[in-house]
Amino acid sequence: MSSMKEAVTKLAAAHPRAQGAVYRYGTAGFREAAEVLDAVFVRVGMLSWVRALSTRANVGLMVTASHNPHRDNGVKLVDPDGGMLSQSWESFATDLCNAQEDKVADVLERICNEIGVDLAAKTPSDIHVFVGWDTRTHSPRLADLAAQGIESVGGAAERIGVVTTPILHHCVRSSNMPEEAELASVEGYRTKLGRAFATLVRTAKPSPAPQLVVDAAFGVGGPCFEALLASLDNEVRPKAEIRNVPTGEAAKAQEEADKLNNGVGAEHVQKKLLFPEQVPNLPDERGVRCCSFDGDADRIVYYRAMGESDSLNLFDGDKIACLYTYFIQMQMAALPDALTSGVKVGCIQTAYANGASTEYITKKLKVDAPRTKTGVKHLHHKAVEYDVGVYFEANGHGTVLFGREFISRLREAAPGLEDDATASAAVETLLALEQLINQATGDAMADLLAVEAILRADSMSLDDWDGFYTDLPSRQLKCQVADRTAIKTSDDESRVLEPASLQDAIDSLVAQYKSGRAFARPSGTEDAVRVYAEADTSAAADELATKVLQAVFDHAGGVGERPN
Ligand SMILES: CC(=O)N[C@H]1[C@@H](OP(=O)(O)O)O[C@H](CO)[C@@H](O)[C@@H]1O
Ligand SMILES: [Mg+2]
Repeated sequence: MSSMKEAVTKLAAAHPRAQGAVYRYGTAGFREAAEVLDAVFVRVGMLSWVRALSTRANVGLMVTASHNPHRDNGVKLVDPDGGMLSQSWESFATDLCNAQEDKVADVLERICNEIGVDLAAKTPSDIHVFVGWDTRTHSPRLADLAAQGIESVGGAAERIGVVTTPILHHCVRSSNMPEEAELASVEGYRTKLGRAFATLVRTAKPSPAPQLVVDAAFGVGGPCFEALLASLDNEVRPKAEIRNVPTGEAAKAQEEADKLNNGVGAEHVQKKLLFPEQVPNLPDERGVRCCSFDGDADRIVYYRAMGESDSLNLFDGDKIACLYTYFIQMQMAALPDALTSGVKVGCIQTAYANGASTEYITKKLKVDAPRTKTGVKHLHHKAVEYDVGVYFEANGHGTVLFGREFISRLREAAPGLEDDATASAAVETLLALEQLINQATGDAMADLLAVEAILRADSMSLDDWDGFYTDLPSRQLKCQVADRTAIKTSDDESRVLEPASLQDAIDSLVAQYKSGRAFARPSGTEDAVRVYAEADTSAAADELATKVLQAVFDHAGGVGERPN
């Protein structure tokens, strides 16, 4: 047996799979209770190095379970372009993680043979796997297991420490681009965002920065955003106060771990339509703009408390997407035809997008709004078909991808536009947006700065932004069933194909509600079936959602108490 094979087998045996566990590659990678993940981490560590070798480039591995409770952890694998692991590799990851301990080396060999990688060949010295982790108490240990997996197959792990998921994506992407390689670090990330943000703010009419309260969900976004804010020039720094930040003190570790994503964070606000703890402090902060990150800071939603009843006025991912699309279209309109001819702008959504947002994008802005399956990997793949591809999930996960060709066109045209101040400013703005908005993945911190910069540049108030359109009332619920994988949906997830009786039930419920729309799909990140419903009033949306949830429970083997 070769020494590498021996090392792999030894490591796999030292960190066996949990008894009875079947690991599934979900919407964003593996995600389970932290204590059953040891085997997954050593194995995905190995696989990440094979991916690096097969692409001859740096890749990344992030330890996080994002918006899940603290008991869970997970892994997100990042490809050389900064995107999520190619879907064609997901089955390799699944096979490797579910292999018997003494078969791990064989499965790895089979994968290597299939893709033409020779693990025994001389190790290239210039590539590595970036490993980052969030603030969960078990994350450093799992990151270490991943690094051991990488090293067991002769690979190099570059530990970048406690970072948000988007910082890790940034490092991977930049490190593989010669012109950006010097920015492939946490400091480089801050430098890049700081520069672009300052450019955008300086082109705006001077106005005092509005008060902003940030809920960091007791996740990794707290310390990372504090550091980013501190690195910005005084002159442009947003007046942001960050709350729900873990202190990092050992004595408070458990207490703060319990608070992670618990009654705080983007998921709580967007799904439950409730304010998080501490944000805003009412009644003093009535009307103040607030935003929430999720646990690994790749999502953001804005909101404020409105009126005497302090109701929640939400600016979700759809509204952020509309703000971006509106602002980009405005810059496009200021460019000479030669620069925009043939340029395609699109705004990609999922079935969770509020119907009113889709109508605003297609009818008001006259921009394409195709829909894909849930999960940013699907949105991302569609967005690259456009020269400017805005994509967002309603939950606040999204970004804007600028095509290389369009950016080169803008860069080349810039010097010749000096006599046309409007066009020149629009080019500068678009180029700065491309630098600020994460080109690899949704990024709460980058999106916060981009939203703030756009609102300032366009002298827009929250009322103006809110007035783009009024959300159709909607409600999201979830329940557990015996086997959620038994539920099969159509490609865009808007219809259940199996069990057929469930879709029949949903159809007949939807027909009873004005402007009704509803669908159910198995979650890829939680052991739950999710239900979404829209109708003409909040009460009707709530009722429709509940009835559809009951239908799921009845037709798909609900467990526990029937929802009512
Ligand atoms: C309705 C919803 O918000 N679903 C989320 C959630 O996926 P599910 O497959 O629905 O659990 O987590 C994903 C990863 O963070 C995110 O991409 C997606 O939008
Ligand atoms: Mg997340």
